[in-house]
Amino acid sequence: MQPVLNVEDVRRVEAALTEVGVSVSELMHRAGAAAASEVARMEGADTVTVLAGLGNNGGDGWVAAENLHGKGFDVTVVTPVEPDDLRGDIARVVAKSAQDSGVKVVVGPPRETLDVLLMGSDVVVDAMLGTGFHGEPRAPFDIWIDSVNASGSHVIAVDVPSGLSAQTGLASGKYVVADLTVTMLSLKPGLLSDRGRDACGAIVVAPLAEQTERLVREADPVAWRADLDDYVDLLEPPSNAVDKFTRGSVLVVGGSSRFPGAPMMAAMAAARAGAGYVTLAVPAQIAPIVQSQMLEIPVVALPCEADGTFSLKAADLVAELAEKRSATLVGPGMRVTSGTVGIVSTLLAGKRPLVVDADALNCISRLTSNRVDDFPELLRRDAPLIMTPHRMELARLVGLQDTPPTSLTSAMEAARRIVWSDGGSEVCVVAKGSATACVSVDVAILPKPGPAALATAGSGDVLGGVIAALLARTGVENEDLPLLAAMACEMHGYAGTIAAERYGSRGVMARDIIDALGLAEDAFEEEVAFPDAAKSGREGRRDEGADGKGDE
Ligand SMILES: NC(=O)C1=CN([C@@H]2O[C@H](COP(=O)(O)OP(=O)(O)OC[C@H]3O[C@@H](n4cnc5c(N)ncnc54)[C@H](O)[C@@H]3O)[C@@H](O)[C@H]2O)[C@@H](O)CC1
Ligand SMILES: Nc1ncnc2c1ncn2[C@@H]1O[C@H](COP(=O)(O)OP(=O)(O)O)[C@@H](O)[C@H]1O
Ligand SMILES: [K+]
Repeated sequence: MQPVLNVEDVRRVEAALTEVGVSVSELMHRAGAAAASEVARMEGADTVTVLAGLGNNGGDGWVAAENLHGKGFDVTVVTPVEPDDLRGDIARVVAKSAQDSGVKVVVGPPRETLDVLLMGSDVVVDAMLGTGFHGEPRAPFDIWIDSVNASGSHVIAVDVPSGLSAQTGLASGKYVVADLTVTMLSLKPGLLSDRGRDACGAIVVAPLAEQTERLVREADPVAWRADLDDYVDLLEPPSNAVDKFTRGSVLVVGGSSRFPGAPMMAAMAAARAGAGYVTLAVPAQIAPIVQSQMLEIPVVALPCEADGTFSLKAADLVAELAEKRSATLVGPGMRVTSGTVGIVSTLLAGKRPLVVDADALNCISRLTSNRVDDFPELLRRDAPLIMTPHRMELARLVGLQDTPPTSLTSAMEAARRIVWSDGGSEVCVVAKGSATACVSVDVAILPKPGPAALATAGSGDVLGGVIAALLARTGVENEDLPLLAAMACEMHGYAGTIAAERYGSRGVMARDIIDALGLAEDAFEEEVAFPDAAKSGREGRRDEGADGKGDE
């Protein structure tokens, strides 16, 4: 797993490095060299333009320029001011050194000149704005960013694409869309989430010093990005000595006359994700139509109200069914009523592994008046509890309805309030979004996100079914819940990619993700088991980002 550090913690690592004798100047030289070596690796590259900003990110760019010039590249640096006029001492020194070495320097060019220069470059190095950037890019960088994005040249961003917040992954103005980002010391959350997924392209981490790995660990990473080999221990050895019950039984509880489809999708997803026996419990009013759609999955009709939602009388029956299953998923399509609130609290009090999704999360919000973190006893149990809120559901759980999380880091903070209030390792919150974090009391794991095709109604119901199936099949220890949830997210994402190949990136419906789950799991397992073969053969498929460029 790769550590992900908040930007302020990266600065602490930088300070710690200076304490062990690696100066900021030395770091800048190594950062520039790291960016230059990525340029030099590009086949056929000859003409390079470096766009240098006014701070240390610009300094990295000047170092890269001098380094590439020394290697024989035709290098031009574009800068808003003469090297002599740079205010930062270290940046000024490296800029003057590059200029003295013979690098061409263009100061404050008009837009047309810049456009021509960038279009004629094989590689553009974006060293305008780094982690010191705030707000919206001001002139001239706003115009330079447009020019970079219009150039059609290969773009390598230094540390972070300019205009993107390395912390939040948000961009309040224009931002560079790079093919590759060489980021210093460690991954930062904004590179992996929201706009960061569009902006970064592939990401290379440049550690810059041998002490970095230790110092980054000591800086308490805010999250860990999962690699394929992290999942090895979760894969079950194939065996024919199984029956449908040993392959894990899942109960799905949900549905209402308004939303009969959601629990059906969750149940089918659980079956496609390898659970041997899936049962679906729905309000009696919709049971006949649900059963007519489900060939393989038995449907249990439970007491319901006239409006087609569960009645409170269903709670004990649900608890009895759940006792006999390896795992239960509650929530899809069930609405929030006194009956459904009763069912959810009864299941929470039970002793079996539980996945809580959709309206069951909203039931918890209702039950706790949007302060689940004030009621840790509600979540405290021995068996696993995985909650799968999207950002709005998460906001309702912790009283942020008016200001829901807008970034991966704020979603992780909200999720941590839940898991830390309980304090036990049996609770895992899967904070869903275009980037998802699987958060427990000990760790936050970031699975590789799937394609934007997953952003379709019902996709979350599918993920709920996959998580329940994996929970039922594997019986993992509580400590491994975030990794298990992350694996489910990766399989869901992989299925989304297969579905997008079949139906087009905008044509995918949740049912298509379900149908692709089985093949996605086989392919995923093969990649985990044989990562090298996967790299050469299938890289294109898994690494496809939202814009068709690799996202790591
Ligand atoms: N953290 C580290 O250990 C290292 C950091 N280095 C580099 O240093 C960078 C951070 O350097 P700095 O702190 O000097 O910051 P930056 O170089 O990212 O940005 C600071 C400059 O940008 C300007 N600026 C900020 N917001 C702006 C806006 N909205 N519009 C226009 N201009 C704006 C500031 O006025 C200042 O001149 C990193 O991104 C990285 O590239 C490397 O040199 C070496 C190692
Ligand atoms: N842009 C995106 N890129 C990748 N995955 C996404 C994106 N948008 C949503 N997802 C994923 O799709 C699923 C949507 O879940 P959810 O919001 O609960 O949908 P629904 O309630 O319609 O079922 C989550 O797993 C989420 O992580
Ligand atoms: K940059």
